[in-house]
Amino acid sequence: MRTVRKALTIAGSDSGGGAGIQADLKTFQELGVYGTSAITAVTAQNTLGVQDIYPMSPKMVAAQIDCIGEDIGTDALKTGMLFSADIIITVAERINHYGWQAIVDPVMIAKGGASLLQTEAVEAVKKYLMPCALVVTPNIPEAEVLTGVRISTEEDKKHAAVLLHKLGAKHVIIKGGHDENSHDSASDLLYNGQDFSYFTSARIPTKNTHGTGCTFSAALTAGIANGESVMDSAKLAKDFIQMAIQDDLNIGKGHGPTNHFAYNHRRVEMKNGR
Ligand SMILES: Nc1ncnc2c1ncn2[C@@H]1O[C@H](COP(=O)(O)OP(=O)(O)OP(=O)(O)O)[C@@H](O)[C@H]1O
Ligand SMILES: Cc1ncc(CO)c(N)n1
Repeated sequence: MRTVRKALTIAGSDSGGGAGIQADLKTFQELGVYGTSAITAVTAQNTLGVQDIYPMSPKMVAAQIDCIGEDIGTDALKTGMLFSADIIITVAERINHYGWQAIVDPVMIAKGGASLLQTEAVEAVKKYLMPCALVVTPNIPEAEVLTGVRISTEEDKKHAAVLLHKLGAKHVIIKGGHDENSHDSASDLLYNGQDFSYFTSARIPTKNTHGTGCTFSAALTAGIANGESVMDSAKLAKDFIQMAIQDDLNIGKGHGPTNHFAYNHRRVEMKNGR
């Protein structure tokens, strides 16, 4: 009999399969982790954008989480699209009940501009969710909303990371996909409450970046589930997303998804000396 590490995603469903629950479960699978899920909202979505959103009741979200907590258990968990303050409060309460720590991806706006978090729910993210975070992984606009800091320099980014740490997150990763100053590289900043580290890669010119943030935080969660440190998991996540963006798929007419197979395909190729 085999034992396997487990990871739970508490997030929205993306019918197009590139972001949300679908991206998370694909990433967990590729990294050898057994994936479970609690769906917070169903989105009718494709590469052209979010067409409609149907949120679950907080009771239904709690029931799904309890199904995992009371039976299967989990070695790590991530949160993605949570949509409303009521859902956030419920999720934080269940996470605390089970004594878990979360990878919090504070999803706010989809690539096409649709809001995946109600404006009045931002305060709930800060108050209830940040203290549950082993790692919080905002992109630059999300870090700005959560801290009130306008990020245009590296110093601003570091200042925002310190403020996010003060809100209760043990580690902060500010992702650099939206960095307007950086044309050649994509650089993510990690702050652990003491030191800053950077994870940097070449910036890939492509429109197919739908779900990069979800995929990154899911790979990070898989690393943590496998018992790796936050530092090693961040490195894994950066490698995973780099390969997934680089080896892109030709899916849909708009912002296509990343390639969740790419990391393992590359590993097989390297093993075969190619
Ligand atoms: N064009 C790119 N080339 C290389 N890496 C990229 C590129 N765009 C984003 N990344 C990397 O992808 C990861 C996710 O970053 P990003 O800032 O895009 O997240 P996000 O905005 O939350 O994504 P989402 O579109 O899912 O909301 C980070 O590791 C970032 O460095
Ligand atoms: C369901 C869902 N979660 C997150 C994102 C952000 O990429 C998205 N577009 N859709």
